[in-house]
Amino acid sequence: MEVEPEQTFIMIKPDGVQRGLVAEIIARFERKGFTLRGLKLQNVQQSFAEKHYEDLSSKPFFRGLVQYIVSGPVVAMVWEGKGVVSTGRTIIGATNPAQSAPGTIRGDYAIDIGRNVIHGSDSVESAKKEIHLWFPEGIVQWTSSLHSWINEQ
Ligand SMILES: Nc1ncnc2c1ncn2[C@@H]1O[C@H](COP(=O)(O)OP(=O)(O)OP(=O)(O)O)[C@@H](O)[C@H]1O
Repeated sequence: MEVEPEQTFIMIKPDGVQRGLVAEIIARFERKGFTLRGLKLQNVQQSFAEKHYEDLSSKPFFRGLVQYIVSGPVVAMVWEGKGVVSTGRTIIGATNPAQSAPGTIRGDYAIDIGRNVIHGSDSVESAKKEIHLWFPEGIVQWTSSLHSWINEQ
């Protein structure tokens, strides 16, 4: 039986877009060898931001987080590849940029937890939920011709 390829939902938050980090962030995922399956720039409605972050609704920073996410356009993406959820989180770095290692996106480009540039799904299950929420129209079906140069099988 063929195993479904793993996918993750990555969002460049409004500060990442405003600061011109879109190309840099995409490049890091591309060069690692992951495959881009969905990409769009969009403004987010308050109710949609609340839905995306519903698990955090009881947190004291929830209001501020929602305001931050609706404050400008975000880039929503789906990336695919072996272990992409966990490796994606490693590429992104720890939630608080003060603790993110240099070489990670947050370690290199952020200082404040409330302006940490990027979101990545924290499990395969939440990735499925987030991809369904952000890409109800579906994602792009294609196979990269580099696949066998990056993956042993
Ligand atoms: N103490 C805090 N103060 C302000 N904002 C916070 C705080 N903790 C978390 N956040 C914001 O909420 C987001 C979601 O928090 P969560 O704990 O799910 O971290 P995460 O999974 O690393 O982040 P993300 O879901 O954005 O990838 C964080 O990325 C950050 O933008």
